[in-house]
Amino acid sequence: SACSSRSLLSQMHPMWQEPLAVPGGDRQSPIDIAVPKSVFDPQLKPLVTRYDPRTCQQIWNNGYSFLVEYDDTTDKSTLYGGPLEDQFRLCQFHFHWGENNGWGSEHTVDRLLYSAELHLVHWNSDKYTLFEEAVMENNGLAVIAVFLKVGKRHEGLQKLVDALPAVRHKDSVVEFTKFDPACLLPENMDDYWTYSGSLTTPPLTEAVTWIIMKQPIEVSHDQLAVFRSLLFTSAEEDVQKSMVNNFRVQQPLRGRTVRSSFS
Ligand SMILES: NS(=O)(=O)c1ccc(NC(=O)CN2C(=O)C=CC2=O)cc1
Ligand SMILES: [Zn+2]
Repeated sequence: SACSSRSLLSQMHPMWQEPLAVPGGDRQSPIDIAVPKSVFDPQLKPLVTRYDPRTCQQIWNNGYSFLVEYDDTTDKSTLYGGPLEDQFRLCQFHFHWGENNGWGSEHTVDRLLYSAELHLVHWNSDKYTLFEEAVMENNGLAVIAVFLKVGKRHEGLQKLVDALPAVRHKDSVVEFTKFDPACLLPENMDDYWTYSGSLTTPPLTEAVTWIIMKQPIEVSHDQLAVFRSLLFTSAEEDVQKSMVNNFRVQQPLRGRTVRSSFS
């Protein structure tokens, strides 16, 4: 099954040494979304995203992924509604992908692996003043996850793809402006799953309300191939390692319920 290939993979490409124990450790991410076990919640509200492309600032290769970073010093790019009680500010988005189109997503749907997964990272600006504060708090963060499947070329993504060669190495940064992340959202914004989880890279804090969109977006094979041309390693290192398989192994559900906004 895909699960076994993933565990095989993690032996082949340990993304990073997984810490043995994580604080609490009973709400870790990512997970498989077992659709038959998810619970329809009619009280879940529509998601409201208001993103201002003028808050887009730069792309940064942080050695795990590439982050498109937004100015989060004001409430110009926000998310509220859905399972959320407060308003959240967009601070960055990034992706996780595989070495081929057969796998790459962090979450799976009834064990189905997607080729990549987009994460739009927001923090609770009603309760906290900085991301660094919210990242340590229960439900301080909200991450929208969108699955990527290989198909037709994504016109909106191309501007980002064209900028990636400028951040090939770890720690490189390039100015990147006027990008509207709404172009990466699926048409159907009504159907999503939601559960309480964690960051999937260090510090792995259990601060995240996950909102996983049911409808994937399509990107072309060639666009994903450019993601794989990035490097985990900095320009100084003599062994260059291509940035692929930057997803975390799946974590136990520990009795959590995944709710759906649709029946
Ligand atoms: N993959 S995920 O769960 O969406 C995930 C999302 C976010 C982070 N970490 C950060 O954002 C780290 N970070 C800070 O603490 C301040 C700026 C910054 O980038 C890690 C993982
Ligand atoms: Zn992520």
